[in-house]
Amino acid sequence: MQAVIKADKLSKHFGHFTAVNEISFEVAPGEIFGFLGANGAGKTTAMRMLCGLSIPTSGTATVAGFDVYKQTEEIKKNIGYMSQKFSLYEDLTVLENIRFYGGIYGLSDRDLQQKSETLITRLNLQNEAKKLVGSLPLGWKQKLSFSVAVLHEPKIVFLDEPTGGVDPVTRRQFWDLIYEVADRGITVFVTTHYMDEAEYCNRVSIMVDGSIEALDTPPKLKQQFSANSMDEVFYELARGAKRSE
Ligand SMILES: Nc1ncnc2c1ncn2[C@@H]1O[C@H](COP(=O)(O)OP(=O)(O)OP(=O)(O)O)[C@@H](O)[C@H]1O
Repeated sequence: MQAVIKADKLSKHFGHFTAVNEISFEVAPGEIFGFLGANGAGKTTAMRMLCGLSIPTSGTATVAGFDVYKQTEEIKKNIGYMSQKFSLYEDLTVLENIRFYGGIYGLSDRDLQQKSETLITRLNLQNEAKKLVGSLPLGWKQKLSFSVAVLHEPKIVFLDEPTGGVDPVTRRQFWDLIYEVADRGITVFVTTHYMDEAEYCNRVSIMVDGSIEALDTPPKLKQQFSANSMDEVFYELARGAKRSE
């Protein structure tokens, strides 16, 4: 099957500093691809290049078939992106945020009406629909932010540490949403610091100081590193990192 993300020796330099160093990988349609690395490993920088938000220094990459140098507008139309800083408007209500983003994505009024209802029911936000997003707990904001990022049924959704700062139950609920969109054929590219979440991914890559040091399914990685858990695999690789504090 044709890969939806292809990167070949993709690099990003900031002055003399190499934030991302010749990373190469492919992601298949519908795959949940975990992108791991310690703080400062280069995950966000790599993700921003793949989302068409930052031009690479060298190497090649295509996302949904579009070139990350020349076709950034097409890439943006075909992906969803949930950044560490939410893109939701805190001073708009839940419903207003959904309508606002649906409008940006060019959904018809009918489509938007139907999608807003489905989404609010799915997230159990019936009583919060008319409340300001700023008043919601973090876990709900995360789920809403994710749901909004896939409102236009993109080919790929990029999630940058989507579950930071919430409890394990809330994170598990978030992952139920991830599985639902993956079942619809949307490819999920997700960074996380939580190793239980790494176990939920189909494949996982681990970045150390700008380079991808391992990439495989969680069972195969555990086998490769003679480890009992992804925690151990990660520790084995990341303990040598110079950048993480
Ligand atoms: N615009 C920039 N100018 C200079 N250095 C940068 C810039 N953006 C990122 N860096 C550096 O590149 C390295 C990789 O940063 P990046 O944010 O991609 O890491 P990360 O793996 O996403 O980390 P975190 O988990 O903390 O978000 C860091 O050392 C960071 O300081």
